[in-house]
Amino acid sequence: MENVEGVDDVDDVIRSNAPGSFPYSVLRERHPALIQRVRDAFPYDPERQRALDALLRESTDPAGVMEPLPADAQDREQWEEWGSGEHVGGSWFDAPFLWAESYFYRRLLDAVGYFDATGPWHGIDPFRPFKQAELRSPEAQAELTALDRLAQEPPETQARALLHGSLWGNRADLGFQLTANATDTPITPLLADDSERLWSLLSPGAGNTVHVVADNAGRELVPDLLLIDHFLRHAHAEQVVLHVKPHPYYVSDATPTDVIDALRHLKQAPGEAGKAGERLWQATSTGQLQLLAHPFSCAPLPYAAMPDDLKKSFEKATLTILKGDLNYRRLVGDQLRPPATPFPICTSYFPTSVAALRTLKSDVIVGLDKQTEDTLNDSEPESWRTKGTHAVIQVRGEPR
Ligand SMILES: O=P(O)(O)OC[C@H]1O[C@](O)(CO)[C@@H](O)[C@@H]1O
Repeated sequence: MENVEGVDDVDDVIRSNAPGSFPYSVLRERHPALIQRVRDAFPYDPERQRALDALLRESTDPAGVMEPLPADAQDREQWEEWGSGEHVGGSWFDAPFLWAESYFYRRLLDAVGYFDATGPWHGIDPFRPFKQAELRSPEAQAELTALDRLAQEPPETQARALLHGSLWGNRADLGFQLTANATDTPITPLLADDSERLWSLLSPGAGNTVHVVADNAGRELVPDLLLIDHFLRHAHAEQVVLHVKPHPYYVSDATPTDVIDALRHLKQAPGEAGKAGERLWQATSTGQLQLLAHPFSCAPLPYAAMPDDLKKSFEKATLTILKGDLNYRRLVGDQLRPPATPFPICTSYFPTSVAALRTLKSDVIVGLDKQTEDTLNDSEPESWRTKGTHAVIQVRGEPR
């Protein structure tokens, strides 16, 4: 794995091999719970059931080894480039956590026949029922209704509320909810807040292009789209490129289908939500809002290893906004660094100004001041990094 220049000379990459650690619990507890939920949601045939049993055994046994993708898998070569030669055949728990977790999702799609072009389950998103339920939940409806009140407020208040809506929408992550009731936990003051810098990079009327690297569908994607609508409406951006996953991933990650579902859902809503939906639909059809589903979005690697074509695409952006925990891990590197390591140093390789909107749901964190870190270590020593009650808005970049 490529290191971020000047920051990490030691191998501090996070792995899952320490019982009791967060990544260990993801492999041992969250993944089996997820397999069970997927099984309960679809009447998979015996072959699929057997494949799920085999994946469950293989990936939860600390002595189990990662089996390869099928010889005819269309992306086998791609995974070889991403490091399968190094990790497949080895322990799930000793591999880098990011690699093992990403490979788990790829293998899960295989087990349910998602890529089997001649099978009945081809292209059926195993997570779709959960994403759909999220989109139609009473909480999601209430968030849409709140837009009618928000529309009465001055644009600055709207901007702040929509930015925070997009940030905290990240708690609506179905993988996270497998072991924590994310929606019941209180929201706390931000641990780092560069939001003024973020707005300073998006001066109205400056012809900005904003890339938004989406995270979850449903209750996170809707507020992301509302923030994008605000950018376009108030000329903070002339164009927005929304990066989504080319196939289902990390349970609830947004795919193009999920974006269309969310747009349709918004468009059909009454009041301000419906108006935003119409504008976004129109923006998509004129190309002002573009979707990009690059294969690297599902890579088990940090963004420091992004391919040239993706880098070129980002280079056109005034600002890239990355949503959520997984994107954060990939942006700053899935490594245990001192939390006071400056965010701009960890992201210096990124080709544009960059912002992370992230609730903390895994061990990685940078860019905190020492006092904040000490306070958290004293007050919530076990959980502040992973329980999703803390969040950051971190930005690197100077206005042009
Ligand atoms: O949806 P998000 O915010 O990217 O969160 C995904 C996070 O959930 C986990 O998969 C654990 O369930 C983390 O390992 C991962 O970083």
